[in-house]
Amino acid sequence: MTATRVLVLNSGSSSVKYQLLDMRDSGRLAVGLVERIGEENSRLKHTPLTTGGASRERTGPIADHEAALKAVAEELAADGLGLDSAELAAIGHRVVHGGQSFTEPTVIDDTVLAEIERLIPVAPLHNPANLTGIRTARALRPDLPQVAVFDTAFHTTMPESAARYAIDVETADAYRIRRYGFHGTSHAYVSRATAELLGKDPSEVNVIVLHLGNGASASAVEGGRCVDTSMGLTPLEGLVMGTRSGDMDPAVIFHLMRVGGMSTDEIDTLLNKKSGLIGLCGDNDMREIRRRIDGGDERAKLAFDIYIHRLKKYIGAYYAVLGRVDAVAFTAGVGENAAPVREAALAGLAGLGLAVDGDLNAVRSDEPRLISPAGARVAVAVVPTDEELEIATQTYTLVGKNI
Ligand SMILES: Nc1ncnc2c1ncn2[C@@H]1O[C@H](COP(=O)(O)OP(=O)(O)O)[C@@H](O)[C@H]1O
Ligand SMILES: CC(=O)OP(=O)(O)O
Ligand SMILES: [Mg+2]
Repeated sequence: MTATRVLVLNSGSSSVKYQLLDMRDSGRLAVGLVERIGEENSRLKHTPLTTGGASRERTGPIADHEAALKAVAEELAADGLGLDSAELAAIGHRVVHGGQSFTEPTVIDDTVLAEIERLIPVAPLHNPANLTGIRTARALRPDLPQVAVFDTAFHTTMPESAARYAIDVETADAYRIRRYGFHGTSHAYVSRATAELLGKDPSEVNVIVLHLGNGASASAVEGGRCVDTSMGLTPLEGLVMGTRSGDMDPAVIFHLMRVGGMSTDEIDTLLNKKSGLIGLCGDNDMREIRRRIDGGDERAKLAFDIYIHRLKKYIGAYYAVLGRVDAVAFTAGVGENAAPVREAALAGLAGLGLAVDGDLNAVRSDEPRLISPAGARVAVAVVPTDEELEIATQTYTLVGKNI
């Protein structure tokens, strides 16, 4: 029997998303999510798709990513889809920071693990979770190829003019300080899917991709290659996010140290976990923020306006970077679901050929779709991302090559 299945693990700072796929037709056999890992009210939601079975939920504390993964393995086994299956060809892992070492999907060995570990200081919220996922999966199936697919890989085509910070070159090189960019698997998938939606080859189109999830980033994709993206050395730079500040004057940090007496760790926590939408208004979920705005809440309105202002600046910047834009694509939790965000981000940009049709924008769907008015100069699209499918495809292709 040929092994044709791939398990994909997308380990976030406090969650694990997973999918088991059969790569003969890229069909999903099971999907699931563990959230609020490390809290009292953790939740695992598992949906087997082979049996048409209903979703199952577990609630109660799940202490860490290792416990989460073991629970996932149990759920899969209960459907006869366990990790011991001979049909499993590989496990694909999302790894957020690959530095400059990894530009392609990579079969994981001890050297690769050590490099992912070395990069923890530049992805403190993500790489530790990714590592635990890999180590736990390896312990469960030591014989199976495990593949890392890096968020940074798609951005390695950025020219030096976009990738370098304007700081002393020797210092930057000594500490490998440069702009790496993240969410690359999503930017790659969505830019390609947008070209497909337009009936064109990716090499023919320039796309601005707006990945707006809890973490958020924009990218400028020219003929299928990334030429700029909003995240930098770490996933802190760029857009306003759920809990991260995005861009600000770096001197804010010196000021907080000198005048506020704050420590490096306190400032790190402030900017990564207590800023962005949650810092501005106390909520990081766009649904709740919209509810509050509808109820007349001024703080929520200001948080929304700051979020949109930053987003609009990046759209303008990447329009200039690309020179010609064929499409703007919205994706991830906020981009796929929040019509008011899409409308506000493009409001007033008719002069750039950018507009949103109110009726089309209001449609809810899991399919890629256009929301620009007929005949618009630039297509505006909503394109659901599928990082898991992209990781599975890259994993299976790589493992197939190595057999
Ligand atoms: N119906 C919706 N309307 C507005 N925002 C939504 C909706 N559904 C999800 N979101 C937003 O999407 C975010 C999560 O996006 P997601 O891409 O899943 O993020 P991540 O992968 O970073 O966990 C939530 O925090 C919430 O703000
Ligand atoms: C890199 C990053 O910000 O990822 P996420 O959106 O999953 O937090
Ligand atoms: Mg995400």
